[in-house]
Amino acid sequence: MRAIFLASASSRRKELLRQLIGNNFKVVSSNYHERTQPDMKPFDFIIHNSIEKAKDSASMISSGIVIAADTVVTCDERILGKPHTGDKAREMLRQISGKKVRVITGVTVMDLDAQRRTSFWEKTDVVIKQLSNAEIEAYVKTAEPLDKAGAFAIQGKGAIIVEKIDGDYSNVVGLPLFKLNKVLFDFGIDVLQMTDDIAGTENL
Ligand SMILES: Cc1cn([C@H]2C[C@H](O)[C@@H](COP(=O)(O)OP(=O)(O)OP(=O)(O)O)O2)c(=O)[nH]c1=O
Repeated sequence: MRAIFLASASSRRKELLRQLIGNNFKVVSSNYHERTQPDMKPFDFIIHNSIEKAKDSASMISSGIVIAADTVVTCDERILGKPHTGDKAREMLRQISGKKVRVITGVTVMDLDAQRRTSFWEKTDVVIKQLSNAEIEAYVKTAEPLDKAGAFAIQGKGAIIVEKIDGDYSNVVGLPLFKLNKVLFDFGIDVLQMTDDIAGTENL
């Protein structure tokens, strides 16, 4: 079986990839730090970051397939990354309140043996409810928004501020599984044929 590596420190991405291929991969976190470049178009930006993350992790291994991703939120033509601080999170939440925002994830899959690389992106529109100051304060206090692009986590308490979405849910959490599966298949990985040690399969 081909060795598969996830170039990510994100536990969310790990869980999402696990959903597709069980425990048949290793994490080789990239040390690449994405820089927000306001002049760059969002799609160029996330693709660029996913390529750099993939390359960085690939430099630590010699063989196999590397998967890397980068997620941002766009609102009013602006790129929103991770807020990191409470003040920034408040500012972002005020900005996205009552609006339709777009979550975009760029993904790069790299085959080190065939020396082949593919990048793609996925977008999901998310409608955020109108937020009161009290709600923003209480949500920032949970610390959940700090390391999430756009200052919310749909898979966490942030679910209560998401009115509806249009698109792939897994893309919002950080790894678009529908499109990723197609690319993996193209790279010779059939997720439905992969066996893993997830409990319960022994009775099938
Ligand atoms: C909008 C949204 C983003 N996010 C997360 C996905 C990403 O992990 C994060 C955006 O940061 P990224 O820079 O894409 O990823 P990361 O730093 O967490 O991990 P790595 O670079 O090592 O792969 O925001 C959620 O978890 N839920 C959401 O609803």
